[in-house]
Amino acid sequence: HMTPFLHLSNRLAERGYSSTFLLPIKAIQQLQHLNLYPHLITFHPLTVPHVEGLPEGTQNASDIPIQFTYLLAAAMDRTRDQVERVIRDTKPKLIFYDVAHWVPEITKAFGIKAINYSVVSAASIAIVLVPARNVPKDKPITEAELLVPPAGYPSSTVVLRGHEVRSLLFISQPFGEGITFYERIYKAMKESDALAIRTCNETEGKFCEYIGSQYGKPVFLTGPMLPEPPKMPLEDRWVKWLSGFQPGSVVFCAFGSQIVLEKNQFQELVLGLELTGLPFLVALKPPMGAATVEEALPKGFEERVKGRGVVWGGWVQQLMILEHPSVGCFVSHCGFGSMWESLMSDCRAVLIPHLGDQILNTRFMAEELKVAVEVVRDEKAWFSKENLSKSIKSVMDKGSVMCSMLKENHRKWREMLNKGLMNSYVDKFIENMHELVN
Ligand SMILES: O=c1ccn([C@@H]2O[C@H](COP(=O)(O)OP(=O)(O)O[C@H]3OC[C@@H](O)[C@H](O)[C@H]3O)[C@@H](O)[C@H]2O)c(=O)[nH]1
Repeated sequence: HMTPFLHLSNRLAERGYSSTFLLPIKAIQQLQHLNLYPHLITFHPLTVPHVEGLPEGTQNASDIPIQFTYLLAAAMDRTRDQVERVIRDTKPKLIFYDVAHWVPEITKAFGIKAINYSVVSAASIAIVLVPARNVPKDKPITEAELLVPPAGYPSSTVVLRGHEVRSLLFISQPFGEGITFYERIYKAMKESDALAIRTCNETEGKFCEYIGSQYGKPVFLTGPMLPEPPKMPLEDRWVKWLSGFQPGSVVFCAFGSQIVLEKNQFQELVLGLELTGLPFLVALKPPMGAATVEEALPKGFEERVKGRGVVWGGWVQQLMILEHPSVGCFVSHCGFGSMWESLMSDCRAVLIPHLGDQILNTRFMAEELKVAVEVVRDEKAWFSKENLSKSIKSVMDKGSVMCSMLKENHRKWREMLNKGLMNSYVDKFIENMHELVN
């Protein structure tokens, strides 16, 4: 989530605005290279207090399994004094925040405006985190309740079905000390002076309107806040490896910064890629219980795919890989960042979402924009190698109706969401900020 905030700072700095970024030290080290205007964007380190149960030394969500994030939220809340001190010393005109629901309490005292900036899709906020959802304080939300979208929700296709709602049950569980996830976000949005969302009217206009009317707040859109094209070249090892294949023939698979698969699902995934017969590059964290990806691979797999398939357990330069001429298909979890990167790339998209917002992003791509294929899962949320392979083949078979349809729709959207449109979002956003401050 920090990366799009930094992209926004870069866009504002491009137009002469300065900002101070409050982050744990480790995140500063990780993000430093994305700061394109160091004379205007200052990183200010925050010390992450220790919270019982949180692994020693944790600073970022990517340091820990997702089930520990509620403890990291508690640690973040305990940085409130540090944050208040910086606000008092720097007296900014505006503050952007997301889940730190207490920020408006500080800014109100100083007469500063606070903008709640959501970096996930508008649809995923609209379906669960609006007042009409009406999550009771005293009892956990049920699957049956989650299956019904809140009154007035503006889509019948961008919804969760059957077992998928389980991935949202966490909203009525504690997320920090004495506060549930729903209460946290509700308060963060309700107490803000304005809501900002990292999206476009062209794609999610109806969801943004709905959110604005639900909270009775102005909604400013920043556009997707895509990163500037990276200055560093793609690592040599991938340039060499990818150039050994025909244009558009390689399948690339990555699941973002948080997803760790169960070992058997990890094996099914790589077997599905093997089954396609196509060259493939997988960049995933080692699955649960494994220290490396190599030790978790199915028996004989490495020998069988030698020369055409690589499974890599580390970080790769996703954007640049998607741009490589040999890459033709992106198998993704459809995190909001990856969703946009896939939309702006030339690759066919095959989606295997894991978390609630990723499922909604997937529905949006597959059923509203019709630019992607979703891999079928069964009632137990298991996806088979056969289904994965079938989905990949359906988008990679140049003669198929599916492939032509997706390609054509994808081309239309990519052309519409051009650089000029993105810049106009930033200009309009700055106008909105001025109106709010004055
Ligand atoms: O190996 C990799 C993996 C990922 N990446 C980059 O890391 C970013 C991942 O961001 P995503 O939003 O797609 O996915 P994450 O899973 O990390 O995000 C998280 O926040 C956004 C939510 O929509 C997701 O549900 C949540 O998991 C992308 O910009 C991608 O290009 C790499 O550069 N290399």
